[in-house]
Formats: sequence, structure tokens, C-alpha cells
Amino acid sequence: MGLTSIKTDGDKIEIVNQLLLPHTTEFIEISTIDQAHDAIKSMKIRGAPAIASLAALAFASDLSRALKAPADFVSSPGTVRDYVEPILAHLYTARPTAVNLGAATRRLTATLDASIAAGKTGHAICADLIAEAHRVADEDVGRNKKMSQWGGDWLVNDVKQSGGTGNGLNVMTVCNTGSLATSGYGTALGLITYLHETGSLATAYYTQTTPYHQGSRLTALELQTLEIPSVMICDTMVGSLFQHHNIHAVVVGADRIAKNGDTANKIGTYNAAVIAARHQIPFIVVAPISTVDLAVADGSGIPIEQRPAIEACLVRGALYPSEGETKQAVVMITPPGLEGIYNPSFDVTPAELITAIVTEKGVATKRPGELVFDLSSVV
Ligand SMILES: CSC[C@@H](O)[C@@H](O)C(=O)COP(=O)(O)O
Repeated sequence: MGLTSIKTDGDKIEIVNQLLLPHTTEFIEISTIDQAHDAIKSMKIRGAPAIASLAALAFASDLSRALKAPADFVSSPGTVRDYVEPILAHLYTARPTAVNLGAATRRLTATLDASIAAGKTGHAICADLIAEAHRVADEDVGRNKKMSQWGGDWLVNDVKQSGGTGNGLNVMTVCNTGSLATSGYGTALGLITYLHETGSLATAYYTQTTPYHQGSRLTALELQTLEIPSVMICDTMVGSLFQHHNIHAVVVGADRIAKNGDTANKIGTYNAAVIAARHQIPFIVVAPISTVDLAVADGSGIPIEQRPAIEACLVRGALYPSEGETKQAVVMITPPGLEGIYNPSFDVTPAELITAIVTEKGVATKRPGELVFDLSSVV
């Protein structure tokens, strides 16, 4: 049984505070739009699909709660629009690179437009919006299982065709793309889980993924919980791993995939792709269709989030009691007053370095001799 990032009970939403994992499992309640926005921005919850799910659920819960109180905003379609649009616009600003968040808010705006155009009452429009918001979160697990199976079967076959091992595959991943980063099962980590469940995995390798340590804190915990044989490496050890071990594939998630296949993902993904190409190791991106942004022609159009410099200067530890309060231990790893810190949260891997892009619809590869993808078959 995998871990959970979001729990719901009627209008009540709780998320596991990922800033405290793996030391402490603390669920925090998200009861307002501002709390959802803050949780996403401060990375208490993170991972492109999970933040879209939380935004959609917080929106549904806000609307449902507002309807239970005397609610003037439902008096007409226009007043519903005036209430809903600023909320969606605000949620959209929480993190810029992961396009799933924008896809969710755009999808809810489309529902709003369609319900208004159909001549529905304010109450009926709100009911449509709440139902659609729940669908955004609920459909994530099913599509993750589909893409994991597509990608897993494709990889096993690809390795077989190139005369690879019969003793199971060694697969490396970056960041955390499991049930903590999604509504469940995961994308790249879902593919690894699928290989394990079907007896095709030897070992999952994963990078620590500094500075937030999604690998050493979150992927480590997920793989431990799932009892999947795994080995952690520091981010600087990817080249050494490829030189000294037989790695069959690198499998990563994505925050935004441009029309030509250029892919933004966690910082360090591009490094891994360059070294994988040097070693002719297949490099596979696994992500839902909502991560593909056909409005962006190539990677140069993807906005890259810069995180606060302080996040690159510290390591978070366990909670401890202090003068009647609970605090989180923090270890500074830089000299006091250090200036000049570069901390982009994501990098872009050019399509040229990517072997396959997998969505819930199937697997896309490049035509022989082509450097970019035609993604039309998988979106
Ligand atoms: C299924 S999660 C896919 C991506 O969102 C993941 O690889 C990633 O880059 C997460 O970044 P994060 O900054 O932790 O939200």
C-alpha cells in the first residue's frame, strides 16, 4: 500500500506536510483557498499532479462550504463567475512551471463557461464545478496505472529487443514521482512499481535530488514502504553509477512537456539525460496528458521557477519541543550571510536526449533521424 498525499472526508481536506517527511507524518487541514495556495507555494505538498489535485479539491470544498452559508454569489450566473474566477486565478499563481495546475484551473473555467452557456442557474453551475473539480483529483490514480503499464511493457520489450538482461531491470529515477507527488501510484515511480509488481525489476536507483531532497526524503520512504529493492545515490554520482553498473533505463516525471517533447522536470534531470545519452541508456519521461502543453512550441517557452535562496542553504530535520512550542531542526550548510545563490527548481531536457514519452494514451518515440517528437498519438 503506497503513501497518501491528500485525504478527504466530505468538504474536509488534509494533506501530509512533506516538509516534515520522513521524520514526522503530520496531516494538516486545508480549509481555505489561501491555505491551499500557501501549502503549494511552500511545498508542503508538491509534485505536478498532486498540486493540481489539491487546488481542485480546495476549490470544490470552498464552493461547497460557501453554498451552505447564505450565499449571494449564486443569485445569477454572472455573480458565480465573479466569485469563481478570482479564486482560480489566485490558485494558478502558486507555482509557475507545473502546467497541471494551469490545466486544472483552465478546465474549471471551461466548465464555468459551458454551464453558463447552457443557461443553468447559479446553483446548478456550482454543482457542475464541484463535480468537475472532484474529477480532476479522482482520475489521477487510474491514468497513472495506465501510463505505468504502457511504459513498463514498452521498456521490458525494448531491453529484450536490444539483447538485454533476463534477470530484471535496473532503473534510475530523479526526484519523487510516486503517490506523494500524485493522487496515488505515481508516474515514473508508478512505472518502477509496475516493473516490481510484474517481476521485471532488479533494483531502483534514485538520486537524493538536492536541495529539497525529494529523493532521499520522499522516494526513499515510498520505496521502503513498497518494499522495492532500491539504492540511493548522491546527485553527483550519476556518471559513476552508469560507468560501474548495468543501468537499463532512466525514468523521470515531468512538470511541463512542450509540443516538440522538450521536458521541464526537477533540477538535475538534464544532467542525468546528458550522461544517459553518453552511455546510450534509454531516457523515458512518464506524465499525464495534462502535463503536455501544446501551446508551448519548445522548452525555451517554459517558465522556470526560481526558489528562495535559503532553501539551497539548509537541510531540514526532525521536530523537537522548545519552550512549549514544536520546532523543526534545521541545519545550515553554508556560511552565515552567503550571497550569490542560484536555485532554479527545474531544468529543461531537450527532446533530442529523450527516448520515449509515455502518457495514459501510450508511448511516443521519435522517427528515425528526428530530434523532436510528434506527440499527437499520446495526447
Ligand atoms: C509525478 S511528479 C512529476 C514532477 O512534478 C516531479 O518530477 C517534479 O519535478 C516535482 O517537483 P517539485 O518541485 O517537488 O514539485
